[in-house]
Amino acid sequence: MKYHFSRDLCDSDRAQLNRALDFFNITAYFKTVDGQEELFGFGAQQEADVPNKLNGTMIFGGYPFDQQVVENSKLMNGIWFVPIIFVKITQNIVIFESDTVENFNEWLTKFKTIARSKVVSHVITSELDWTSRTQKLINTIISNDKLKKVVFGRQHQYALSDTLLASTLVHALITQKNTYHVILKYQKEMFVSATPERLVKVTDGAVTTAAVAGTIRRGNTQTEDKLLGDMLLNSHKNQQEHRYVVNSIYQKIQNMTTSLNLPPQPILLQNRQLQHLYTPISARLIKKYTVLDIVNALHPTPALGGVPQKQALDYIRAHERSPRGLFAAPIGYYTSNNSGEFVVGIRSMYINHAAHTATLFAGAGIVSDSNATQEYQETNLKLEPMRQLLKGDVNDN
Ligand SMILES: C=C(O[C@H]1C=CC=C(C(=O)O)[C@@H]1O)C(=O)O
Repeated sequence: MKYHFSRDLCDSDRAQLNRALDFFNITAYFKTVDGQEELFGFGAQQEADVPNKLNGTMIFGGYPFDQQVVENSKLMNGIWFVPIIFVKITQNIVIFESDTVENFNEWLTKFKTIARSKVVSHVITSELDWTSRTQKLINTIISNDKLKKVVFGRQHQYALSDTLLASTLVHALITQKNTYHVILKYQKEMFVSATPERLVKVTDGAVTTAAVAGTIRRGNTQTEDKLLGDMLLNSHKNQQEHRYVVNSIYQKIQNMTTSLNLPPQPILLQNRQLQHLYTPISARLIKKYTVLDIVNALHPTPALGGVPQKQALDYIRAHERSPRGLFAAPIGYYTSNNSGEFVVGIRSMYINHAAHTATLFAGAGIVSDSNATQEYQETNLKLEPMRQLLKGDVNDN
């Protein structure tokens, strides 16, 4: 971009940058799981429904989960844009780039006021029959010798009393530790995620991805937490669910990479409500491939779709109540020098301010020895991060 500027981060910068997210029609916010990088995209100098129509040094966006169309939505069917202003915070430095805005400090002063939206919500639809439909799925997997795993999703919709500001949500996301914080906003639509799951990161040819699948709740005490973690590590059902993901990632990227490194056993990945089985995977990208080639090859992993992929996706399309849109889909950014990072949009919600609704999403990996009631409870916990955001729960614990 034409104008570059960087300086030490000031105390007020974050609040002002968050507030600037409210003022543009198209924005993106992406905070890495370790909190080391925060990226902001403000306004679109180019936008498209697919990334290959765009040309820019920095591109934000998301693909939809599959070809199913979400009615009355632009955002949920995939949106990509080259920002007018790109800002990155890393190691207490703020970096600014733009083709049209010359003076960062002057620009930032426009976003002085702190506004907090307090929005009241109540449930309008929830899938009360999800457990019985999941039992049917378990029976199908048992009796079908092809279908092994399906990640079965549910949607839970709230009516909103008012507009939820992106700045309020970014602030509230602070409570969701050890997760990425992602917001994509398009006009009156917003997609928000506190996902623990990176799909892929590429920097200087180094590829890092991970299998995240197999879940148990956090304990109320340290002892209980450790006990639950050990139960998860020793659970045959969860190990099986996890192994499908590891094997699939391996198969999907082995021809696009070299030096593929895959630990033999998963470890635990813990966030506020849940612990998961987690296998970090690294490799070197073969030069002719791009970040998006890897994204397209990996998506959907069996942590979001299932095994075998085609049969699982057919099942999801036929039996989930509504199309997923950006739920469980790749969202992130990439640059013209073939770096980038994509996460999967889980622990997420879709806000439609034209309809005054927020739709929360959760899914669970169903295999032959799943228990439908336990999976329902697991999805309740997976809805919890976004429920807390809706409640305006910003207590740091
Ligand atoms: C589909 C979701 O989680 C996936 C990612 C991690 C663990 C999962 C599981 O244990 O079922 C799911 O595969 C969700 O959170 O909505």
